[in-house]
Amino acid sequence: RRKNEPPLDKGHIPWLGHALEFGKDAAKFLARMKEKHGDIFTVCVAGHYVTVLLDPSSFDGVLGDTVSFDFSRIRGQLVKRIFSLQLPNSDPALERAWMETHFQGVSLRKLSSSMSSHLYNLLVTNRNSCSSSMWTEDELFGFCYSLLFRAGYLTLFEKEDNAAAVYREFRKFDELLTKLARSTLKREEGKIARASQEQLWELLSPRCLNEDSDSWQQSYRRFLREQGMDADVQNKALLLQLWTTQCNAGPAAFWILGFLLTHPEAMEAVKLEIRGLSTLQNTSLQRPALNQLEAQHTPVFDSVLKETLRLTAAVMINREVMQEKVLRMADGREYLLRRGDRVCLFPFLSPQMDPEIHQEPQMFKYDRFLTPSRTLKDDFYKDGRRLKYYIMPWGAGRNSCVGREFAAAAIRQFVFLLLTHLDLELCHPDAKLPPVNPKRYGFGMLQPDGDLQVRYRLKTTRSADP
Ligand code: HEM
Ligand SMILES: CCCCC[C@H](O)/C=C/[C@@H]1[C@@H](C/C=C\CCCC(=O)O)[C@@H]2C[C@H]1OO2
Repeated sequence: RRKNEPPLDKGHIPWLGHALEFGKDAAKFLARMKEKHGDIFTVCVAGHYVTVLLDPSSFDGVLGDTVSFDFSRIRGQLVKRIFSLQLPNSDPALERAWMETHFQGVSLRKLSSSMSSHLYNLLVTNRNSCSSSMWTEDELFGFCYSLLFRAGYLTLFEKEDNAAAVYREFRKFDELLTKLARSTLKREEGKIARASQEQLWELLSPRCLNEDSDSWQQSYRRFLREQGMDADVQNKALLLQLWTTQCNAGPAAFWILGFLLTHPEAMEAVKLEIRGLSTLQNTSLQRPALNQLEAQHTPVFDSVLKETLRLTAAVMINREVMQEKVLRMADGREYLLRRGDRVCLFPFLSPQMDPEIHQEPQMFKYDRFLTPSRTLKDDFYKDGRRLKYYIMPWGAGRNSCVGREFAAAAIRQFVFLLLTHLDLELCHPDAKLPPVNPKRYGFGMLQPDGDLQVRYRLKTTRSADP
């Protein structure tokens, strides 16, 4: 080590270093390293030297310096590995700008309104048969993922007749995605992943999608064409965007409902808030007008969403060190980072699960982000410093989630519609939430290992009283 470099932990296996432990359960491994070395250390993982930074007060030293820390090569490698996609001459800034305009302002309002109609149709109208007043048993994760996926797909891709087929294929692909990213697929799994990828390219191709619609998907395809990308690259890029836009909302909806069902006082508080919403009350079993719902303050639900994301959003922010760099920490310590190494922020461990920031961090407390006067609580501290980053479910900096308003609105719409129009309960009143699948740390929203059995039926009364 040179002077002032972070403590180094190479592990015992040459080149691989800690790759196996990291892939098995990154949160457990990094918590062990934090215990041993503190809030900054360097580990060897599959040939890379990765400096892990776990002090949120120091994150801006990395996120704010886009010259010394870059994501494009790491992103490019991952995209190639997972989606077999190489974007020739692509301009990430231009693509980011395109995404931003399509997820804000008028576009955002149109998308959100379309999402709301699709959610209503899938959740309420399509169940409006005689048998729908009977209880249906289901697995909550599958139910939420399928619903949010199909509504999201119909909103962005506007293809009615293959949504269910795309969802089935997507789930197969998503199951194998972490192994694709780490190149650890067994031979049989490799075949399944490639077959499902090809099937999805076909389902998303102009042959199967509506060519003359004015959908988000068509507009994105036009953007790629103008960048000089051929039809094959366009199909592959669409699968990447299908995953990016659909992989998080369903799992997030699952965790919210799972926490509400297993924490009756939280469920009661959300239902009480819904009962107070004039739009939902007045419209009885009609679909509530989205813009009216959007305008309403729902501090309890907002706190429940934040608390859920604190416990289950686990993205990793990886950057390549482009030039030798001295990283200055918030408390004045300085560390030398080598060119070619990587830096990794893992906000799930800190700030999100840091006991100095959030008391009893393993517990779901629905009002953690509420002040006594029911406004958003946003003052959280570590080492006496108020934190800018007290949770980071949407990432941060110039790669952060462009769809966050759309996602939060869709999840709120889904939960409110469901609690207003359906009776939903656990099949086994004492059931616990399943544990998380530890292999998914680093890939956005966590997914459960197992599921939660629930039953639901359409409400029979005329008043949509949750
Ligand atoms: C709970 C739901 C969601 C969560 C927690 C979430 C989180 C994230 C995170 C952490 C990133 C990457 C940040 C980084 O690399 O540093 C991201 C990127 C992105 N998200 Fe989301 N997301 C969600 C839902 C959505 C939805 C519904 C959409 C669109 C329909 C969307 C669109 C995108 C896009 C396009 C990017 C790529 C941005 C870029 O590469 O510059 N997200 N999201
Ligand atoms: C998998 C590479 C494509 C990145 C596309 C986009 O920029 C990010 C989308 C995130 C994605 C985050 C998950 C994995 C990134 C791996 C980071 C690493 O360096 O290991 C997922 C969809 C969006 O939120 O969660």
